[in-house]
Amino acid sequence: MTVAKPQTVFDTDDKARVVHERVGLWDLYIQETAPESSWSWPGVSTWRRVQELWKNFAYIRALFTILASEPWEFGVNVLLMLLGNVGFPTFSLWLSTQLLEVMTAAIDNRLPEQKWFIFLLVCKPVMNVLESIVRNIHSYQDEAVVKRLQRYFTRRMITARSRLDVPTFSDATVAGQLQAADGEGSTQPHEALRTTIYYAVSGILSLTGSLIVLTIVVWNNAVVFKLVLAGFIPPIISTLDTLTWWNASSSAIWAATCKDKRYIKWRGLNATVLGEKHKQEIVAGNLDPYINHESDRLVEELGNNAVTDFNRAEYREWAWKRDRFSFRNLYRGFLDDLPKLILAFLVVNAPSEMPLLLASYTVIEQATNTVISELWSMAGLGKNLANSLNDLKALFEIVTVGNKVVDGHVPYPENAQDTASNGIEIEFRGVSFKYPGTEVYALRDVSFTIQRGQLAVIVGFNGSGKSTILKLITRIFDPSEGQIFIDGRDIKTLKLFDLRETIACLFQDYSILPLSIGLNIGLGWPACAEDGDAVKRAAKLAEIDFQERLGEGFDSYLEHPVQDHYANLPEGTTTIFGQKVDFKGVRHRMSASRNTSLSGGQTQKIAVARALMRTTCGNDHVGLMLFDEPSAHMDPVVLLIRHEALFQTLRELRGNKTMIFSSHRYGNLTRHAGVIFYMKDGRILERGTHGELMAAGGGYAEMWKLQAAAFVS
Ligand SMILES: Nc1ncnc2c1ncn2[C@@H]1O[C@H](COP(=O)(O)OP(=O)(O)OP(=O)(O)O)[C@@H](O)[C@H]1O
Repeated sequence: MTVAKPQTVFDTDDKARVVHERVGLWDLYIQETAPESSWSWPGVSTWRRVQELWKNFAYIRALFTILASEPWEFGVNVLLMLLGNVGFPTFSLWLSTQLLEVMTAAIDNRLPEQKWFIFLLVCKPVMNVLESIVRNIHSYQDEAVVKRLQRYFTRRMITARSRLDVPTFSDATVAGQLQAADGEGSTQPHEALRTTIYYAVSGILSLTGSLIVLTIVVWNNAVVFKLVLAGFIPPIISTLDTLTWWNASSSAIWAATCKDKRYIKWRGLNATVLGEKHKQEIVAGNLDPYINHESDRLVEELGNNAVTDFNRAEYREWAWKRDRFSFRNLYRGFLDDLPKLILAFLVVNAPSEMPLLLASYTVIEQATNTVISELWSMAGLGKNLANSLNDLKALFEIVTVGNKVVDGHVPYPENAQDTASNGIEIEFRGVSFKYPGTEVYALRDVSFTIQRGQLAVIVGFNGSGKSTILKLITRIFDPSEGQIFIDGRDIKTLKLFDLRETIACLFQDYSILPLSIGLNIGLGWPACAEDGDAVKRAAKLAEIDFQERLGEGFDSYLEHPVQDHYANLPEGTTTIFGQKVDFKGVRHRMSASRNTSLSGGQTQKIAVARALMRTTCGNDHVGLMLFDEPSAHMDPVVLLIRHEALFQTLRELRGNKTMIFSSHRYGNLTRHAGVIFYMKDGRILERGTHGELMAAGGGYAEMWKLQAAAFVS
């Protein structure tokens, strides 16, 4: 018996449910979540969608609760919108009907009332002017509402992003959800939804208004009635037709992949030249000719496919185009001309009515145009509403996405003072680990115990798994197999925040945050982040001596999150806002870099200072110090000196706390170690003290001798 796959699984190999299409270089897989017949009665699919929207109504309500938290601003906003979009246009249409009546009277040789006629002649243009004034005020006032929403949701996205752990953040599904919550390009989902709802409300009202006005016009005139009907048939047919398929694309699950090596390479070249990040490599490595030559070749080969990144926006565009070119659209052109044909028919059949018919036609055209555009935009709105509501849902739900590293519930430690004074015990029991998305074990069946207060040093080749051990202790990731115990308790049961508060850690792949240098250090212990003296102390311990040379000392930024912009500066300008601008001639919309440059070693000192900040300010909490040797960017001799100095500082600071040092060096550090683990290919091959391992004469002893010999020579 075969077991049916759950509906929630999206399996690109499931040919029964998933359609595969080739779009340029991309493989697109689509699965309709609610498969619909190719044709359904007008409105049926719309009704289904309305039901679905109703289920998600909570998100719309949440959005409007936020809007209504400033009742005055919101009230005025809605009022102006209704006046501009509904009030004035409907009134203007009514004035047109009154003009029509005046004309009908004139045709019948009845004299129109003079004052009324003059009033109509003046009022019509005045209304148009007023309408545009109100619309302008609305667009100005609307900006404040837009910004308020934006403020709220930007803040929410910070929460959403900051709370996600590493494996969850890099998960493709969560990345997609974040992308949806961010919105494509310029329009964020909350804004898209708000405007869609505004359009829908004003659409319904102005449609009702136009219909009422038209009913008044046709009430007493059968010929005009036929004309009105003729004017309405095309938009109604088109709209009903649209309503039968508009939701097809929005209800699909889809995925697109591109395996074309040329395209991937071309995108890689694009990313390489984007921003400053790789500029040094490009310049120093003379990569410019290669990049340009390869780009030319690839663009030539790829043609327009070179610019098709099949993201969510592209998918929407593609789905829209697919629908647009359906055969149903073909007869719409014919429908557009139908009213004129019927007018001709009516005139030929009743020539005496011709003046009235012609006059009515103008008014009816004005009314039907409103109705057509409202119906059309409402048909489209359904689709927009569905799309932006889905995105808004993603935006609201992103803060509830479950992290892959699940929080524990047991407070830790029981006795903070004891932990800070005597350290933490760590035990790995049969731990194996594969990084998400990889099939190779970074750690295999690793077991060890590090006693409280012990200094453990992990040595081994590149890629042997040293850093991975530290990442598992901090629960950046959880083991794929096996268990880790902290002071005898399963690490997964401990509260994550508590656990991490007891650990001072310097990762090898640290990063400098786009914040001031001082804050980068201070955030080692967030409670003291703004404490200038504490920051200076940590900086001094990390031998930072370059702050005076930076423009703004510890307030300088390595990667300034806000760049200055300028345009049309006169030729010869060399600095602006205190920053150098390097250009000749007039440039537009440029950005002056406010970044500060530091050497690799200097940058590392900031990361070291951050870790030391945690050890100094958080001394009463920290029981474990993890140091992943920051070796990159330094020449070996400087590294050795720095390494010894850092080690000395750490030994002084640590007191009796447990310390784990991951290193490539075999020297003073390993000589002092309580236990050394010698690793290769994700396994611990040897363990013991320096004396024991030297006596054993294995891999460790060999490497130690090699390094000693290299250093002496
Ligand atoms: N984020 C990651 N995703 C996938 N694989 C990873 C990731 N980080 C490390 N690896 C792989 O896991 C293995 C162990 O890496 P790890 O960084 O623990 O080694 P290491 O001993 O610290 O190396 P080094 O001495 O170069 O710092 C390596 O094969 C590495 O390629």
